[in-house]
Amino acid sequence: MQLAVIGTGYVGLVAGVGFADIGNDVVCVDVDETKIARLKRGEVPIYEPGLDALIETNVKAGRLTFSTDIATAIRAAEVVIIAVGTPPAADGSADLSAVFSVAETIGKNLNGFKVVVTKSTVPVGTADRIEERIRRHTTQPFGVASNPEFLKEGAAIEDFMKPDRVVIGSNNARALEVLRNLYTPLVRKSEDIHEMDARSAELTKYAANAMLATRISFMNDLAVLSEKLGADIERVRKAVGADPRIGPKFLYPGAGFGGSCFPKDISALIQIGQGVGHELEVVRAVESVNKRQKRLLFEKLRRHLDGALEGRTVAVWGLAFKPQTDDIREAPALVMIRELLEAGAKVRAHDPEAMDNVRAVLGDRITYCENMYEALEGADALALLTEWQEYRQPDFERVKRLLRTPTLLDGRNIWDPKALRALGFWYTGIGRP
Ligand SMILES: NC(=O)c1ccc[n+]([C@@H]2O[C@H](COP(=O)([O-])OP(=O)(O)OC[C@H]3O[C@@H](n4cnc5c(N)ncnc54)[C@H](O)[C@@H]3O)[C@@H](O)[C@H]2O)c1
Ligand SMILES: O=c1ccn([C@@H]2O[C@H](COP(=O)(O)OP(=O)(O)O[C@H]3O[C@H](CO)[C@@H](O)[C@H](O)[C@H]3O)[C@@H](O)[C@H]2O)c(=O)[nH]1
Repeated sequence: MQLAVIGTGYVGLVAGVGFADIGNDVVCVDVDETKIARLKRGEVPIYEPGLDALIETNVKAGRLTFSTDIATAIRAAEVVIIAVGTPPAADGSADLSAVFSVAETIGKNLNGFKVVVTKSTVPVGTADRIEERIRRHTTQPFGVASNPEFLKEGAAIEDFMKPDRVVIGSNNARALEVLRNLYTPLVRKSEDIHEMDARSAELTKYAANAMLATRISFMNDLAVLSEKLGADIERVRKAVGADPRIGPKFLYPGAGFGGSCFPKDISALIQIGQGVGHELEVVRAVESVNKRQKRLLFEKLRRHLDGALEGRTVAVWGLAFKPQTDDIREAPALVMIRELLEAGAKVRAHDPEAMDNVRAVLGDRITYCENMYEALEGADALALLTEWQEYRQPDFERVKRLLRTPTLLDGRNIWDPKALRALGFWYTGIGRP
């Protein structure tokens, strides 16, 4: 099939190369000329494991190209996939200006039946509004569909190429058929493709993210309780997750959830509810617990130092919102670092992939260390915010020698409290005695 993917970010690039890899002809389009120029030179603008090799293979095979010419890409395509950003507006709702601008361009360039698919995360009812925008400019036939994306950053290719389920929502039978054909090579069985109306598909995306975020905030709330009661949340987590009705995934307490999706989609869902006069009370609590959780490590450190943070130095390991990505959107580390700077502390930071992105936001307000141990030199404490593999088993004797005071804040519960205390560290994690 001939596809145009509009928006070449985390989702558009992964979807574009994924569809190319199963034999489609794909043009990935973006308004960002620098990004497209880099992709044309063979550079990959984001860090996502396996993405560069897959792009190279498909470009070489002639199935994947990059362009800034949206109109030409639309005219050549049978299926146009909208994968532009839908960032939060000031009131927390999703900003749909990029989606609608693409819809208008599609309307102006329709030259025969096409399926217009929204992969971006958009509020319920957006498919109807896209249809209306396209119709303003054309009498040509087209079908609009919602096809939310469920990939996780860091595992994006695996998630896209082997999805647990695919959701396609449309009121147009021809559009549903085209999308069923497009996705059939990627699913194990036909029931993995869930066909529905567009509104249900749009809501499914928010429901899935809100459910996952609810599990995390619930566990983070219980972690605070656990610590006050002298219980160990890690034991509770494992035992609770052993119930097959609950399952073990997304129960890990930590320094709060970040990323470009959960925080933004939760506030958008609250707005969607309010728009129709329904207060989503559970989702509100998920959001407020997460805001509190992102400040938890900072508060613990402040208490430990009796409020004396001025002039102290804190080492931070992990800046990305999760391992295996360079994405720092809504990262808990940024919340902690900003609190530390405001309190007059200095920060020495390390991350295997995300330091350039942090430098673009914080400039020289913190010290960036190419080596994880270098970050510890002369620091009063080490805070771990992202559980990159290389932080799991550091040389703690060396850590102790380098730190001015042996203080550890484990924001992902990856270290052994008993062993570290035996080594002479002051250790605190999330919800552990
Ligand atoms: N990142 C994820 O893990 C993920 C997963 C599932 C769904 N989503 C959703 O997918 C959408 C895209 O997310 P992302 O993380 O890929 O965003 P991103 O910011 O990485 O990429 C969006 C791209 O769209 C481009 N763009 C903006 N306006 C455009 C226009 N008018 N025409 C062409 N290109 C334009 C931008 O230049 C950018 O390259 C969002 O709605 C997001 O909520 C993201
Ligand atoms: O048990 C857990 C699991 C995750 N997290 C945190 O939650 C955030 C999000 O993690 P994850 O879901 O793995 O990454 P994303 O790439 O943001 O993926 C989510 O958001 C995407 C965009 O909507 C969806 O497509 C995915 O299905 C959904 O998992 C990160 O800060 C994690 O550290 C926890 O604190 N505890």
